[in-house]
Amino acid sequence: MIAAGRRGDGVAEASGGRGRPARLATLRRLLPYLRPYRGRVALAGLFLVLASALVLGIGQGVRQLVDRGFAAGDAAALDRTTLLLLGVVTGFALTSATRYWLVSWLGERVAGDLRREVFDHVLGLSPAWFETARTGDILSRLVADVTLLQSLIGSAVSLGLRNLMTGFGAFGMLLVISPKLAGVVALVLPLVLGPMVLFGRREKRLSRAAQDRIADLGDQAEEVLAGLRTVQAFTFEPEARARFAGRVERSVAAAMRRIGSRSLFNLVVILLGFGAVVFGLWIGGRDVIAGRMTPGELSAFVLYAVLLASAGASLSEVWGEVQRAAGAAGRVLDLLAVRPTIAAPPAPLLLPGPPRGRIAFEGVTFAYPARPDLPSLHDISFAVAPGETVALVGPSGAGKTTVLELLLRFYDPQQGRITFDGVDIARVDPAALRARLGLVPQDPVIFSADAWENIRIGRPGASEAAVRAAARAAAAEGFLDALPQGFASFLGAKGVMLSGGQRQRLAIARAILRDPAALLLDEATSALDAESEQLVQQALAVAARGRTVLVVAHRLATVRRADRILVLDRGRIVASGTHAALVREGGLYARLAALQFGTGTG
Ligand SMILES: Nc1ncnc2c1ncn2[C@@H]1O[C@H](COP(=O)(O)OP(=O)(O)OP(=O)(O)O)[C@@H](O)[C@H]1O
Repeated sequence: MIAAGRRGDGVAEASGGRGRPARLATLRRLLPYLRPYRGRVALAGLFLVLASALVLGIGQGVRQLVDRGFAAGDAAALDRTTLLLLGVVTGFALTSATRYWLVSWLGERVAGDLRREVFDHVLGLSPAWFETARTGDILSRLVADVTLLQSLIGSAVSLGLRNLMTGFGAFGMLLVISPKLAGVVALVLPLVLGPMVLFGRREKRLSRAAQDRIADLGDQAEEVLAGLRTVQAFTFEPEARARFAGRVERSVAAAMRRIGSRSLFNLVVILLGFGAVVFGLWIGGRDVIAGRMTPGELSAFVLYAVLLASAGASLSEVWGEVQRAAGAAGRVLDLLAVRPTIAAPPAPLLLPGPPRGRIAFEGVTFAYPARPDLPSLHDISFAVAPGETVALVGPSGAGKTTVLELLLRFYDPQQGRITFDGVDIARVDPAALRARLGLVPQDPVIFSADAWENIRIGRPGASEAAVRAAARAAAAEGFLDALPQGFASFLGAKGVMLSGGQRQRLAIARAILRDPAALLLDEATSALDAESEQLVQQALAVAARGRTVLVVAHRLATVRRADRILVLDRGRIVASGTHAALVREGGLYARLAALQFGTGTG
């Protein structure tokens, strides 16, 4: 368990290292994701080569067109070479478009596969891991990092390869046309590209800073909007506005820095880029005048030089993208490498059938991974017979919820063992164990779906009649039917449309639909009005029929109905018995009962 926490930490650390230069070798770990699409990868490679060859062919076409057509004044030759050039251009367009389609397809496909795999994987990780992992971090890996990988596979790699090919090809062509001019280009090119690359990096850094500021803005706004009622209730608006305004100014300032740099970048690019072309034309023009070169060769030359320069520029850009993608790949793959600590053993035992709902804790000691030196449960032992209702009672923080969490096997105890229907739960598949348990949590989660779907979480695929019967048993049918579209009403994000008591009854309906051998109830601490309270109690009484119930009790009605009460204090069982007996005994329970239930007499 504790190791699980550390493992989680390791991943969180890895995500903290965003600025660290990523190891490119990480990208190799992505290859398995391309393997299923080998055929398309090969096809994309083929079209990549074809497109590069054809773009180089355009230069040759231009050369023919100028020399045979224009310069020679031969109209027929002009027609012919124009047609030829058109053919080459069409071929280039077709192959480029096909290549684009193929690689983008690969990018999307692989990104989709990765997203699904990451999500599937994360759902299987144990709660201990989530204690140290931040949800925002997981989401950013799922969305932002995978998007980087998508653009790597879907564009950067092919852009890089294409530019490498056209770059080398163009330089080869330059050498063929005029070794002297090619030499000049080789000298001038770094002078042009160097400053462009430097500026580009600076620009990227500034633009990332500006985006971070915008993200800050979003975070700030989201927090304030989510807590709008609190903000308004405390008339905190002026303060919230001022804080937001401060962030806005910072984001504008960051954007201004980027704009300044971008303007300078444009100046440099245009000046150096076009300047170099003019320079090349001037030198080449002198060669043409001196008869050392044909006008067509000069045209082709300029075209190849521009191709070479743009290949160089985009290679530097692609390089940055590849590095960022390597970082993203590391973060995504690290997440996939986290092994769930709560998993089915290699040879899981089967729970005996039919389900009985017998529960036993045997000498269980447990500390949460976040606080390994402070056990929440000390040497707890108790047994619950099939059909029995046992209430857990104790002061806040006594460890009542923890008992339920261990039984659900969200965590494994450090000492002792827990059995269900006589089998150690650490030796069965957690899914098989949980299939026999129905949980009604303290603060039930309502998903943004309609009532049908929300209750069917208890048993996916259950018929409408079964859902309705469960709702009826949980005293939820009435209020659900009274909603505008009845059971088909959308319950709103997190169930904001329902009252606390209604949410609980819906959660009870879910548990009833599941028809588990044992029901685990974590009673809400918040007070319900008398009518809700009575309806919830009635629903619980129905739900408890014929099953084992382990209930964290906060209400008098619940403890009275329980066959037995276990009194927990600071992680230990300090007393057990019926409500009447425990009250008679005096001690912690009598005090608690007096305080909590407003009764000291039973
Ligand atoms: N995830 C966690 N990490 C570390 N400590 C935890 C965690 N969850 C609970 N604890 C601690 O374990 C102890 C028992 O908590 P538990 O939630 O079981 O108490 P409880 O009896 O259910 O309390 P309440 O009635 O207030 O819900 C408390 O001291 C609590 O602070």
